[in-house]
Formats: sequence, C-alpha cells, structure tokens
Amino acid sequence: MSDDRENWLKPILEPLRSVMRELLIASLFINLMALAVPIFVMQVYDRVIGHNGLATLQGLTIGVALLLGFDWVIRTSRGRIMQTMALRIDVDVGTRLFDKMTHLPLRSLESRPASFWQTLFRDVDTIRNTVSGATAILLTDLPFVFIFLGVIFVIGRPLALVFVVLLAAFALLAWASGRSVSEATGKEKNVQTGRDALIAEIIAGRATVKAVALDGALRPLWEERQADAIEQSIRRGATADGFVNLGQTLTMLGSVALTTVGALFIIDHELSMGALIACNMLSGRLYGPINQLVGAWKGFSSFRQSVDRLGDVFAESEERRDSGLRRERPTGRIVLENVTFAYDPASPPAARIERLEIRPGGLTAILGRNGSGKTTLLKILLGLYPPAEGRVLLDGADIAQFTRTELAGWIGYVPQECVLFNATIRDNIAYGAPGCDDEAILAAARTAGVHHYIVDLPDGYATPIGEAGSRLSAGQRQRIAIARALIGDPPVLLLDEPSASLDRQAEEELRATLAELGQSRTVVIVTHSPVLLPICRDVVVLDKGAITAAGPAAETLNRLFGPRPAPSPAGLHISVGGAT
Ligand SMILES: Nc1ncnc2c1ncn2[C@@H]1O[C@H](COP(=O)(O)OP(=O)(O)OP(=O)(O)O)[C@@H](O)[C@H]1O
Repeated sequence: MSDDRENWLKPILEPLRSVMRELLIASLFINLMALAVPIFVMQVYDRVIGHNGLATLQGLTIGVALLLGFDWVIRTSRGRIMQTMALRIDVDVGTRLFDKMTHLPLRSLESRPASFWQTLFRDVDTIRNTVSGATAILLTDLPFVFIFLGVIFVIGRPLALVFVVLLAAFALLAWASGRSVSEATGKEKNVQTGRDALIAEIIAGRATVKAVALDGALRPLWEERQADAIEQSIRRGATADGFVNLGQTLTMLGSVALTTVGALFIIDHELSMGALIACNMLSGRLYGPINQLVGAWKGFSSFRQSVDRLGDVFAESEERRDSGLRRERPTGRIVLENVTFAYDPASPPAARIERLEIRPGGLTAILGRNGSGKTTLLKILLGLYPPAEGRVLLDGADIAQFTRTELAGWIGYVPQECVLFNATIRDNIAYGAPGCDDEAILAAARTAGVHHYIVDLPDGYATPIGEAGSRLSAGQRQRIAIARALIGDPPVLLLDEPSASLDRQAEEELRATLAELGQSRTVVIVTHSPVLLPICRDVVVLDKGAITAAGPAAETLNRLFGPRPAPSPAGLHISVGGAT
C-alpha cells in the first residue's frame, strides 16, 4: 500500500517527460540569458567607461538587446509548456480521482465526511499548481545556481568564499523552514477540514437549521472550529513569515558582506569594479531561488500532503470493475446465507441473517421498528454493503462476482431519502439507465404515476429541478426516484418506505403499480403502510438485525398481531416468538 501511496503520481508524470525536458532546456536558456545583463554591465564598467569605447558600447548594446528579445521568446514558450503540463495533470489526476471515487465501496465513502471528498478535488488543483506553476519554475532554476557559482568563480574568484558561506546559510534556512512550515501547514489543514465539514453539514441541512433556529446552538461550535482554524493559520503564517524575514535579512547581509569584501579586494587590485558589480547582480540569481525556497515550503508541504491524501485514496480497494462474463438477466430469486454485517467492527452487527429466501412473483415486506436493520438489509441485497461473512445469491450466483453497473441494472432501488441531481426531470429519470430512449422514460414516468404532473409543467420533461431536486415537493421527488428505479425494467425492485411522502391517492396508485410489477419481479418493500401491506405475499420481521419472523404475510401477521389490519410501527415493539 505504501508503494502505491508513494508512486501513484509517477506513471502520470512519466508521459510528461518530454515536456519536462523541454521545460529544462527552456530554463537552461533563460538562466544563461540571465548572465547577459551582469556581463554587459561588467564590460561597460571595465571596457567602455574610462576607455571611451563607444564602438564597444554599441556592439554590446545591440548584442544584449538581441539576447533579451530571445529571452522573451523562450519565456513565452516556457509559459506554454507549463500550460500543457497543467492541462494534462488536470485531466489525468482529476479523471483518475473521479473514477476512483465512483468505484470505492459505499462504506469507504461513508467513512469520511463530505468535506474530505471535496478537499481531494482541491488537492488536484494543488498538484497541478505545484507541478506546473511557479514552484516548478523554481525547481528547474535551482540546478542553475551552480552555473552562476561557476561564473562567479571565473569573474570574481576572490568573492567565491563569501558566496559559498551565504549559499550554505540559505540552504540551512530553507531546510529549517521546510520542517517547521510543513508541520504547521498539516495542522492548519486538519482544523480547516473540521470547520469545512461543519459548514457543509449546516448548508446541507439549511432548511432545518432555519426552521428549528439551530443557529444559536451551532454558533459556539462554529466559533470554536473557526477559532482553531484562525489560530493554526496565524501560527503557520508566523512561522513562515519568520523564515521569509530571516531570508530577506540574510539577502541584505549578503549584499553588505559581498560589497565589503569586494571593496577590500578592489583596493588590493585583485578585483575589478565591473566584476564586483556583476557579482552583486549575479548574487540575486544565486541565492534568489534558495531564498524563494524558504517561502515556497507552504506550497511544497501542501503538495506533499495532497499527494499523500490522494495516494491513500488511490490505494484503497475498490469495487469490482469487471465480472469476466456477461450474464443473462436474472429472474430475481434472492437467497441470503449466514450473512453478518457490522458498520464498525467494535459495534454489534446491524445484520445477522442465517437464511432468507425471497422468491420472484410477489411482494415481500420488511417490517421492524426504527433501527432494526431494514435499510441495512436492503443495502446488503443491493450489494452496496458486502457482508463480512456469508453470501447473497441472485439466481444462485454470489452477487460479489458482479460489477456495480450490472447489479444496478438488475436491481432497482428507491432509497428512503430520494436524492435527485441538479438536472432536468428527463435526465434524472434517465440516470437509472444511461442511453435509454424517450419511450422508456415516458413508460417509467407513467408507471411511477408522475407523467401527468410532468406534462403539466411549462417545460415538461426538460424542467430543471434545482439542487438536489429542491424545486419539487418530497412526494414528487419520491415518484421521480421510483421512475428512475423502474427505467431499466429491473427484475428486482427494492423500495425503502416508498410511500412515506405520498398522499393517499398516490399511495393507492403506487399499490396498483407495485402489485402489477410484483407479478413477474422480485419486489421488496420496507413499509408499515396499511395501504401497501395487504398486497404483500410475504413478510420478514427484523429486530436488532436478525429475523424474528418470516413467512406468508397474512399468516405471519396474524400470528404476531392477531387477526387485525396491518400493524403500526409501534405495534412491532411487541416481542415475537417463533421466528422462522
Ligand atoms: N452509516 C452508519 N454507520 C453506523 N451505524 C449505522 C449506519 N447506518 C445505520 N446504522 C446503525 O445500524 C442499525 C440499523 O440501521 P437501519 O438504518 O438499517 O435501520 P432501519 O430499520 O432502516 O431504521 P428506520 O426504520 O429508522 O429507517 C441502527 O442501529 C443504526 O444506528
């Protein structure tokens, strides 16, 4: 895992080698060109001034002007090279992250807050900016420090020792700054993630926050996290600023030391005035990049953290992407054998089912009080939560061997909270079976009883429904979610409280739809609705994740609750014996 974590960026950068080579060559020219002005100044001081060398001045000026023109051309092409790299990284890393995220098991996605996953996409920006921005230019400039040192050795040999000492001092400063700033940046990022997670929750639940006036209760929590974020940011800023200031002082100190030592050598006739001025100009080129390194550590450590965070996610095991063979559409017989599932290894299992068989050609209701494991069971049947032990069989085949896309095509699902996306009604229904035609969409909407409502809208199926379907009522959202589940005509249909937001008439329409669908499919409904329960062939009663009763609906319900209409959820508190 650690190898994956470390090396995931390598194969992405590998194809960029030729681009990097071009970048290095451009940097080589730009750095060589940087020698032009100091050498020009040195020549003017040593050969033109005092020698009335007007012809030399003319030649030097034309020469340096041409070089500066060339420098501009190379800098422009270096900018283009950087843009190419940025684009490739955005595409490669961004696409890889999106693919990875969509193929991670649901439990992995649920194990971290939403803000973490948003941070990952900002990490892609950090990597792009580092690999193709000012930091990359700085890194390509660093090796040329030695070229400048070499030139200084040639034109101002007596000053070389001063430069070596200054260089060592800057390198020490950069190293110390790197250590301290990385640590401070890591702490800052952690507290910021905590604060962002709270904001994301507040925004997601904004209607509740307003309705219940939760702002008073949430404010201290936010203030605490914001204060932590500010404190860490100030600490990081103070640490980084301290090193940057030290770097600037060192730069000025270097200039003073260079001029002082240079003056002594000029008095001793061991150095020319032009050489001292040229060395002074070159000194900026020499320890400028190292000085920048001191300030660039925040960027480097953010880059490191982004690479590690993405590496951790890329190293996580993902759901199956290929099942190896194409299977016929199943008939929809589901069997669970010795299944256990726990959200957390330390907590008791949310599902422990010795055996459960659900046959096609009828509806099965799952009953149980709140928290008894009904939704968990549906997610196990869907393959979203792979059991820790045991197997879920679809037509005799373990569903673990199928891909998510295959399972989603065979098992339609209407969740308890129907999440829709900020798109048109048509698109939201079509997401259930990408590439489906309009006829299929109309048929699914009609079956879900939402067609007449949609055609009443001015834009019909092209109506945008807003963020998470916010422009629709809960009942309308639920019906569109039912249409989305029906679109691919799946042999298995799992519905979690499908009538929770429906009015009586809509619930009766849904009953007729489900009764018809249930004739040829496996339909499993979590419901306590007295309208839906009477059409169920079988019931399964859950308590603490285990089956406490199961069998034909009328018989089982009579046995549990006596000959009376469907039980209320509260009725299920009655302890049941004789589990099958
Ligand atoms: N994401 C999760 N992480 C940890 N525990 C969870 C998670 N989701 C559910 N649980 C726990 O698993 C148990 C079963 O939850 P589940 O949602 O399956 O119950 P349910 O019967 O569908 O409840 P309800 O009728 O309220 O919808 C509960 O004890 C719950 O606290």
